[in-house]
Amino acid sequence: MEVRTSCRWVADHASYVNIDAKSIDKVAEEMNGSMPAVEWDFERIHFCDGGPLTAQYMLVLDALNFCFWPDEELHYEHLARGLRDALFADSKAFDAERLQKYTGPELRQLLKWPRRLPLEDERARLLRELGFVLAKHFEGSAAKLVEKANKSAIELVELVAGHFPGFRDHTVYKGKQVFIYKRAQIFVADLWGAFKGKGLGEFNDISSITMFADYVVPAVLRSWGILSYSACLAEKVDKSETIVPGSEEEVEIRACTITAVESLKEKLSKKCGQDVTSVQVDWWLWSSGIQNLELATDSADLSRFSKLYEEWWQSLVVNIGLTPRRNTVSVKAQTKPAIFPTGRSLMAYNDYLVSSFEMRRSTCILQPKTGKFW
Ligand SMILES: Nc1nc2c(c(CN[C@H]3C=C[C@H](O)[C@@H]3O)cn2[C@@H]2O[C@H](COP(=O)(O)O)[C@@H](O)[C@H]2O)c(=O)[nH]1
Repeated sequence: MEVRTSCRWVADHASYVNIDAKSIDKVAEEMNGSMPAVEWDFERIHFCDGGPLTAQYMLVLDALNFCFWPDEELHYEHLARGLRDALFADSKAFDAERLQKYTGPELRQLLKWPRRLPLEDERARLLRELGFVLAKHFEGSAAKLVEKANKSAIELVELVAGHFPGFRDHTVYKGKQVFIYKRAQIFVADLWGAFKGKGLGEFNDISSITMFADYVVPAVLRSWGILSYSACLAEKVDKSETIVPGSEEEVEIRACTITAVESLKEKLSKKCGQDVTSVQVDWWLWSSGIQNLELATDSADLSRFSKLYEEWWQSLVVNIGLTPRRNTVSVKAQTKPAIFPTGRSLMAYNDYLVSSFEMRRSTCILQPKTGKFW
């Protein structure tokens, strides 16, 4: 696909970002032939009724799935949950006619966010565009759009990028067109996850899409030594300075992340003895990133890492009243977490392996070791 090849080209010509093949080998080696299979919606925050409204929700969600900063309290989960609750309250909230009318303040109100959203007016504009195009070409229905792709992930990415300018995530780098398509691809993966690969989520070529070039996964890869930045770029990132959209630095970070995940996926497939998809690797990296970013970015400082980890672990143990969810069990006894030098962590609890945890809320999700891991 064009995303994979054009990003490879950027990685080969990059000036600010480097991919370290040895670190990729090391991470694949440490996974020891198994890798946590992160479940879609592991946080239980999405709307999912198994029907066309879920496709409508996903398209709205992914139209807005970007830039949750500089508001330090706003995260992806607020968007996913806010839109879900809005649908619970009014199942017609995402009808194409309604989408065409949203203003920034109305979107904020819909999400029950107490202050202005980042890029609020642009977000509302994207919603209106979504409603207009859906009404004009797809009888107002995201499900109809999905059906037009004939169970092809690539076809759906192309349909989405072709019809909705707001999803057209491509740019020009050193005179060459580069395709990233983060949100168009995430939409496909979300459908695949929500419908468990069936019905509106059935795609015969799901392995064709790449990871979704956001700002969480590169931070994880950098903390593991897979990505490294030139001194000037490293300084900007470390000082949280804005990297200009479309700049060589930004394109290199995104394209090198995609290319590095492709290499990691290939290594993991060999080690695991079966095909690993970029979506699986993405969900694994992204979930470790959002749950562990503070640790991950500081993983060079192992002692600080261990201390933070220990504090988190203690708070988890103290906080035994975990909300019971599917695949979630209370922690009654503890097993010390294994800390890998790369900053990743896996913990075992009897026959369960902690596949994901949420530092902010001191909760964790435990999945049976058998069947869910490979
Ligand atoms: N690579 C990648 N990036 C992803 C997601 C998702 C959510 N996907 C859902 C689907 C399956 C899972 O169960 C997830 O719940 C969001 N993002 C990006 O992260 C950033 C948000 O960060 P913070 O500001 O800390 O909330 C922002 O750029 C957002 O666009 C993903 O899956 N992969």
